[in-house]
Formats: sequence, C-alpha cells, structure tokens
Amino acid sequence: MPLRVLSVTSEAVPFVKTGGLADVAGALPAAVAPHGIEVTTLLPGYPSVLAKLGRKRVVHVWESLLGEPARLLAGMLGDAPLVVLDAPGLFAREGSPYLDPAGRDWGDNWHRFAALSRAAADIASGAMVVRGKRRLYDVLHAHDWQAGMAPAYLHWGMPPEAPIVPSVVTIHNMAFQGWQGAEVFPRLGLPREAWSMDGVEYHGGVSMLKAGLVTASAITTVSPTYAQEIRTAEFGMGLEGLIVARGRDVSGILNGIDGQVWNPEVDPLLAKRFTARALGRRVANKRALEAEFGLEPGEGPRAGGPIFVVISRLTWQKGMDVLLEAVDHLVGLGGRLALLGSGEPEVEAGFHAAAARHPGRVAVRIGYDEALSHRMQGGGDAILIPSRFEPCGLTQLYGLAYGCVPVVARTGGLADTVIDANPAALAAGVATGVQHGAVSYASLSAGLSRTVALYNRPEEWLRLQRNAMACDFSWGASGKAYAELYRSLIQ
Ligand SMILES: Nc1ncnc2c1ncn2[C@@H]1O[C@H](COP(=O)(O)OP(=O)(O)O[C@H]2O[C@H](CO)[C@@H](O)[C@H](O)[C@H]2O)[C@@H](O)[C@H]1O
Repeated sequence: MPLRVLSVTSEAVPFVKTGGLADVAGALPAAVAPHGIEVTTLLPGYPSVLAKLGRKRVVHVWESLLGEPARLLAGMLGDAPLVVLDAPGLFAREGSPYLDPAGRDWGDNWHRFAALSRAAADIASGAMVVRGKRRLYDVLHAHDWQAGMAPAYLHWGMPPEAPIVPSVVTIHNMAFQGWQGAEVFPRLGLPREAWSMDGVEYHGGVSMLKAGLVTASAITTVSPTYAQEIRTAEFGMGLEGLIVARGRDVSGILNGIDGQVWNPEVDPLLAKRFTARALGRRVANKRALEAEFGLEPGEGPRAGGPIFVVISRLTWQKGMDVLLEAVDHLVGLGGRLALLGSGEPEVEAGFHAAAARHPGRVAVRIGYDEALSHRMQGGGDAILIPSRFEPCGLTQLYGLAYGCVPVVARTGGLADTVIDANPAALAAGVATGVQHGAVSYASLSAGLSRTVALYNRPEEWLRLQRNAMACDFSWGASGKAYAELYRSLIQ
C-alpha cells in the first residue's frame, strides 16, 4: 500500500495560482508518486476552485469548523486525489485568494487559514470515511503560513485517542508569517499551553508560520542555500533563532519544473519550437516578441541587441526597485527590456515611466499572463532575476530550459541553480548564466555589462545557452528527496 500524505496548501496549479507555491504544490503529487507515495491535496474552496472541480461529491461535513459550517468535497488533481474545503463564509470571495478588491489582506485571513489548518489536522487524523473505513494519513505536509497551524493542531488540538501523525512544514517564503494580534488566540480553539514563547506566541501576537515551525516533525525549504540563509538575521525575518534551534530537522530540497509544460521542443505556445541543437530557430520567437512588445526590430540574428525579460511579482523581494535604477544603464549598453508582472503600484508606475523614456527599447505589460510568459522565455535572450532573497525561484529554471540565459543575484536557490560565467567556468565550458552580488545599483549594473559583453561574443553565448538547456531540473531528484523525508518520519 502506498504511503499516504496530506498536502495542505492555499494554492495549486491548475486550480488557483498567484505564485511559485502553486507550481510546486501542483507538481508534488506526480513528483513523489513514482516512489510509492500517494499525495492528497487539500485546497480552500475559492469560487475558481469550486468551478473547476465539477461534480461535487461531499466526503465530510463540519457543523462548526472554528465557528463556520463547512464541508469537504472530493476531486482529482491530475491522477492524484484532491479534497476541497467548501466553507462559503470563509472562501466564497471572487478575485485574489488573499486580498480584498482594494488590494488589502482580508481582515479575517487568520480565521480562513486557521480553519483550513484545523480541517487538515482533522482529515489527517481520520475524519474522512472512505468505503466505510476511516481514512488515515501517514504524514501531513503543510506549505507556508497558510497551512502553518495544521501541525500545531495535530500537536495541541487532538483528543488523546487520536492517532499520532508526523508533519512537515515547507517554507516557500519566510517573509510571510501570518501574524495576528493576541485577541485571535482564544478563537483558535487551542489549549492555553499553546500560548507561550515555545508555542504560537510571537511578539505579543500569534504567528501561524512559527506555530508550524515549532510543532512540525521536520522543516524544509526550497533550496539548500536558503536553508542555510534563514539561520541568519539577514534572511530569517526574526525566526532565525528558531531555525537554528531546530537545525537538525531543517533541510533544503530544490523545486523541480514540469517538463511537460516547460519544454521548448514541444511547447505549443511558441511561434517556433526549438532544441539546443537547433537554436537558430529561436530567432523567430525573438522577432515575434519584438512585435508583441513593440520593441525596435533588428535585422539579422543579433541586430537590435539582447532582449532582457522579466516575469515577476513586482515587489521588494524581487529587487525590482533596483532594476528600475539600472534600466538606463541597460539601454545604454544596447540592451532592450520586456517586462511582465504586477505588484507594488509605485514600481509599476516606475516601469511605465521607463518605457515612456525609452520607446522601442523598454516595454511593459502589467498583469498576469501564463502564455505570454512562455513566449518571453522562448524569445528573450536573458531573464533578469535581481532578487534580494529567493527561496528557490522557478523562472531561472524555465529560463535555463529555454536557453533564455538567467542573470541572477547570488542568493538562495538562484545561487544553487545557475553556474556563473566567471573565467574558471568559461574555461571549463560549464557556465549556464550570470550571477551578480547582493542587489545594488553597482552589482546589478556590473552583471548587466558582463552579460552584454558575453552576448557580443556569439560563440561563447551559444555555449552558455546550450549548457543551460542541458541542465536537468525536472522533479526526479527532488521527488525522491521528499519521498525519503516522508519515510524517515514514520519509522
Ligand atoms: N505576471 C506574470 N505572468 C505570468 N506568470 C507569472 C507572472 N509573475 C510570476 N509568474 C509565474 O509565477 C511563478 C513565480 O514563481 P517564483 O518561484 O519565481 O516566485 P514566488 O516568489 O512566487 O514563489 C515563492 O515560492 C516558490 C516556490 O517554492 C519559490 O521558488 C520562490 O523562491 C518563492 O519566493 C513562476 O511560475 C512565474 O513564471
């Protein structure tokens, strides 16, 4: 019989996505299935999720889940089981899973995701009856703060006769911790003993991420370097002491990418498909991208200069304010920029202003567009990721697969997945991209200059692209690593 894991997440492809968490949570079931693990995913019943679910089969009912009526609906995520928490009082809201129409966090997010976590603990401990038998899970896997309370409920909130279910918390982003004032504690349904420095209390309130980190059997994050970085004050966001204290239980497992979706040889979204051996075909995608973004076209394969692309949330984490400072330098080098993203209004406005300053050289699309992101990876020359911190990062992995050379800050998963084109790596013929130091105008500008110099040496650039495309960041090794972790917890 396969090992049963309940994966608890606030988003998962193909049902709902705002960022990389959705890609990873959506891919996890298929990544571990070859290793004898059956992952059931638990998602909140946002309207978009319920609409995609189709026929609604009720598999459990709560009269009161932290005060709200709720039911559990069954479905499928690919070939794996899915359960959806239908609690209209908490989740029947259109738009972003986390934000109200004005772009502010919903005021009851703590309640919404504590309820998701409470449901997860109940399900993992056998609340669901399948074919007359209680369905038990071997491991609960909680993603980010939205599921962080689930291990805490397993630890403090179960009746004595409940089975013991080990748990994993995966940190996809330490910057979001789900903090709320102390007044919510009595409404969480936890015993008083949970309110302590070694419990859910954090700076006089409740931290949902901390609650999970304190109580989970194991903690993972999404790259080995980030797993080290979060032990320090610079990256730990206040929780570094806890990470150090739990050091033996903390590990980093790199995210993988879905080779069915991200493969330029078969990608139906590209103007022209290509391979590492037939990179000449890639030019058609570059021309299409120029036309789509209104960038000055060039004649011949290298005319017009390199196109740098950005596909990103436009936030402080992603270093987009620094990129704004460096845009003039990028254009001065002969480069062009095509940006797709949305986020902080002042950053969006800054890029609009840069596009107005450099017509034909800088172009901006504010919004979210999955298909366009494929065309940009397939037609851009280099993808810029100047993050201040990056737990793993997925767009550099897509860039590698598409020969869109990653130009990245040397941090977190970016440091772990891109080989900098320094003299040693070039001499050895192993470079796959460009890394620059901690994000500042000076280091990013130097990285851009080095990239354009490489681009202007066509043979070296071709080598970079081919090396990049030869990298294997599919889920193989990481799926095995998660499977081994789950097994280690039930021994
Ligand atoms: N405007 C847009 N249009 C279309 N697609 C867009 C887009 N903006 C972003 N995307 C897509 O959203 C995803 C973003 O994933 P990332 O891993 O790069 O960052 P994110 O910070 O969201 O994730 C967090 O979780 C993931 C998963 O663990 C970690 O890799 C990461 O470091 C961490 O910050 C990618 O699939 C990207 O292509």
